Amino acid sequence: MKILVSDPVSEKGIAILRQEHDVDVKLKLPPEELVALIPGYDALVVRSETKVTKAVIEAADKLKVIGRAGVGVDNIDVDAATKKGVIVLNAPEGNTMAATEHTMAMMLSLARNIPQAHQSVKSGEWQRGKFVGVEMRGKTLGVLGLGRIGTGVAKRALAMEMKVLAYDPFITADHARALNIELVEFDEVLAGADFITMHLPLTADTKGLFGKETFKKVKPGVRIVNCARGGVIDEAALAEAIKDGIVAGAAIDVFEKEPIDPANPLLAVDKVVLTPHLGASTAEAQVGVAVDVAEGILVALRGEPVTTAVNIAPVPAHVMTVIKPYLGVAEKMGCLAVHLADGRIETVEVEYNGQISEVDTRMLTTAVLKGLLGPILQETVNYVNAPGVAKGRGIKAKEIKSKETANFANLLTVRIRTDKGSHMVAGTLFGKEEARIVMIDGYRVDVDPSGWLLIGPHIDKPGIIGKVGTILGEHSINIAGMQVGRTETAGTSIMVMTVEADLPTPVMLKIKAVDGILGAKLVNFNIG
Ligand SMILES: NC(=O)C1=CN([C@@H]2O[C@H](COP(=O)(O)OP(=O)(O)OC[C@H]3O[C@@H](n4cnc5c(N)ncnc54)[C@H](O)[C@@H]3O)[C@@H](O)[C@H]2O)C=CC1
Ligand SMILES: O=C(O)C(=O)COP(=O)(O)O
Repeated sequence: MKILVSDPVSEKGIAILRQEHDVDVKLKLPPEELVALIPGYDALVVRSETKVTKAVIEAADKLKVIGRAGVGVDNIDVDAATKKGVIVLNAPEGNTMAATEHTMAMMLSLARNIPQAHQSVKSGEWQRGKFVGVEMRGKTLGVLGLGRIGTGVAKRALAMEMKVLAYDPFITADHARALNIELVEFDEVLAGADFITMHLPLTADTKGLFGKETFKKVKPGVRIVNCARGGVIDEAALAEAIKDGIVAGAAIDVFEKEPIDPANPLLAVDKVVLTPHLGASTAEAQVGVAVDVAEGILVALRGEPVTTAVNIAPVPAHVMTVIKPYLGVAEKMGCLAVHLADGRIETVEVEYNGQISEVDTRMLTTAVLKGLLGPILQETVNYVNAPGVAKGRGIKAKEIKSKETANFANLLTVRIRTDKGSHMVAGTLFGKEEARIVMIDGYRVDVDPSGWLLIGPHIDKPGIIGKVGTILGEHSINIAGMQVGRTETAGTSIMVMTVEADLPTPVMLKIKAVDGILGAKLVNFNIG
């Protein structure tokens, strides 16, 4: 497969990609050139410079995965990627320390006017009185966003004998308490902090979080550090607040427009320390993110579940160990169920029995939906977009869970309701990985879901199976396996035949016309 790398990424990561695929490195591509090139690629690797817009994603007919060698994915239209079934994954941990240390460097530079003093000495001056700074010890640091980097910064601030307040509505008070940090409301950070540092993603909620009105609530003389994303602070409002003396200074690594706009108002104020988005720029971080993203891309291109995908519900490693063996059978059950359906599917219910019911099974339910929607839609349906595609088609998916199980250690049952009736399929694993369908529409069976399966419910009387066999023989179609399933109540049975080729429509029509056959379905399990 072909991979395009469009931002500077460490050779160590590229070498990993080259072990399995062809890699082209093309940097600084104009937007229209990226749109023109992308149809030829299966994967795209970026940092923050390439803008992966809707236009790029819509043109990307073969694209399966976008890998971000870093954290922030605000330069990628993740919604467009999700709709198209393109996995977006990042490398969330490789540059945490780099960004944490850069934040500390920026904070100290700001407190002690280091860049300005450096420039002054370089220009031949010796002005000791002009650059008197402030101490960090004893000051209050407000951390906005107590994630990986925010936590790293908070720990270092505590070591410098600062008091730390943090605002992050998505973490628990326990997490903060364990760190000796007080979790407070946004306005309390504003009112109490001598230094404020941002460590939030740029989202619809955080865009412009720090605007004109916010500066009215800060402690006068506050110093502001932003090594997260430019859009979180309104740059004009910040420049104004510095000029008005409300803010004593700011250290900024990230900007609304990058490379920085020459008209950026921050360039016109003195009390600022600016770096060109250097937070992740250490030798160690660049190797770390490149290796992590390359490994993620290889997993994605193999069609295996990715743990660092940002547009699939994250699955912790211990849960993945339990559910991964069942992903294949779940998908095949979805595929079988949709072939049984006659009408418009309204609901899909997946029941989990046994120990598997004790873990988060959403990814398995997604696998069922993927198997169910794949055969009926033109568009790519995968782990990324299957829940959204189902919802968009008005299909309600639901899970039922019970630890109780009769005959199998773990049993999955898919029930679908259409506007014309209901169908069910139950499946499990024999041993560690042998997929088995053990029930179809109430008939007990023991079927390996692979290849082509001919399913024929019929009246339980002699001669019917023989007639179907004869039709297949007449068309030189080999039967690789066959069994008859029965229900508790006699009267009807189901024949399930594994055939070695696709059955043309005339053959299917002949089979359906056999006296006593109650409908015949052909399921193709050769799903990608
Ligand atoms: N300057 C640079 O080169 C780098 C910048 N970054 C940026 O730093 C930021 C933080 O990165 P990480 O700590 O790795 O991410 P993270 O995901 O570990 O932490 C982000 C935190 O922000 C919190 N958050 C989200 N929305 C919020 C809201 N509306 N209000 C308050 N808190 C909110 C989350 O709960 C989470 O705890 C990201 O924007 C990332 O892009 C990351 C690496 C390098
Ligand atoms: O990882 C992040 O979010 C960063 O901001 C780093 O950006 P970069 O990879 O250096 O362009």
